[in-house]
Amino acid sequence: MDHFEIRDGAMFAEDVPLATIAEEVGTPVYVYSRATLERHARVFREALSGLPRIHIAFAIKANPNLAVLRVLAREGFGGDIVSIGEMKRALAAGMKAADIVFSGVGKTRPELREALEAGIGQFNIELEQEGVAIAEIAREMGKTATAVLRVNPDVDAGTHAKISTGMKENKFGVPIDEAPPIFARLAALDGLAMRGLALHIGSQIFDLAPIERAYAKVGALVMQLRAAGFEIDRVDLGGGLGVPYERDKVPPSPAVYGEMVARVTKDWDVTLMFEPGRVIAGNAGILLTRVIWVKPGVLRPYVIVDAAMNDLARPAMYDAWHDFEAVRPGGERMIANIAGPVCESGDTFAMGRDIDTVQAGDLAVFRTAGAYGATMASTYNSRALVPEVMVDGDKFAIVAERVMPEALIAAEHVPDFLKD
Ligand SMILES: Cc1ncc(COP(=O)(O)O)c(C=O)c1O
Ligand SMILES: N[C@@H](CCCC[NH3+])C(=O)O
Repeated sequence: MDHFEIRDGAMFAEDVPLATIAEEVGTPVYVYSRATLERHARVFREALSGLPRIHIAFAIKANPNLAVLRVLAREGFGGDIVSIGEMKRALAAGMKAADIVFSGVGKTRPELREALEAGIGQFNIELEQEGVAIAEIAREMGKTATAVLRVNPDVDAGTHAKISTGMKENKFGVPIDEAPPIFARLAALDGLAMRGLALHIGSQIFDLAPIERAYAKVGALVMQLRAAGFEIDRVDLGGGLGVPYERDKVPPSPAVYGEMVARVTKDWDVTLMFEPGRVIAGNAGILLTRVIWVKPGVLRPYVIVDAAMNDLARPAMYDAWHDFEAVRPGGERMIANIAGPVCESGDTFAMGRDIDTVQAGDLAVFRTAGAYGATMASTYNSRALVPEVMVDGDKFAIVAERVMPEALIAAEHVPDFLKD
């Protein structure tokens, strides 16, 4: 459920008409619902309430907007970061350093140092050399880094190849079979406190069976490491739960996921950590756009909207589906292609889609755009960077400004040797 609904013939975000936002902020613009974010955070936490000890770290890559992170910090969420930029955002939004976990396969030494300086709670080590580097830097700083080893369980998550992360050919984690000796070598290093394991097998997952298989493999490894004398007090189970981009394709609910986790982990006796991204933010946002033209096409018309692949990259990158709906639906339907203004044939949101009939000038939305939307935006074709708005009841605020071409040009320089 979200808070983007038709009332008296036109779509609202909570109690704000989308037409008002379009008028005041312009289009394209992302619109987030605070109430939806809070609801998702609470539903997720509630789904895990049967577990003895948990920590939830929002996957900041899904939506790093400061206002979004602030909402989640107030809900008690920490953050899962993959860069120092994300760490700065998490801290700026009020997340505690101790509640931050640092994932990612290419953390640089300066980044590791900065994260240690900030006192982040946990490093998720993705390869042995990284663990050695963390230990070295921590020793130089007179600190001990708390860490877990990310394992690659070699399980096919059954999702899009580009967002699958837990198969042996993927770049993430150490192969699970090689984990025990690597863990032992890292645990022997001064400066590093090896406390457990982590995994994350992919994103937009609809089938819990592969997740369960992967968790079971990690559970066996927990027991094996304990038997070898290591103290294991936490396992980071990652994120990955899918969201319904298409109304009739419904993923497992957080509650069903929570039941599975409780069943698989009942004997682990650890703090369980979670890194949800999409399931929290996806349906808390829409991309509001205006139809520029309805262009007659050879087979069917092209609805050309003012949002493009640079604003919402998912359809171009993964052939992803985002529902498209008129803000003021008239009841008529049309079959059309939907495309943006960017000069690439790939700047197409949908082909041959059954949609509300729209005309030039009409407002429309792409739904389920709150995760991996604005954060993946670019300024390709020298388009402005798309702005973001958050709605709270009958109020709304611009939470990220539209970055105009003038500002982008001002950040570039023509060197002296070209000035004559
Ligand atoms: C390590 C890690 N944790 C968490 C996530 C969040 O995933 P999702 O948005 O699917 O919940 C990702 C992205 O897939 C990730 O790479
Ligand atoms: N960007 C991807 C998800 C990547 C997940 C990151 N590990 C998407 O939009 O679906």
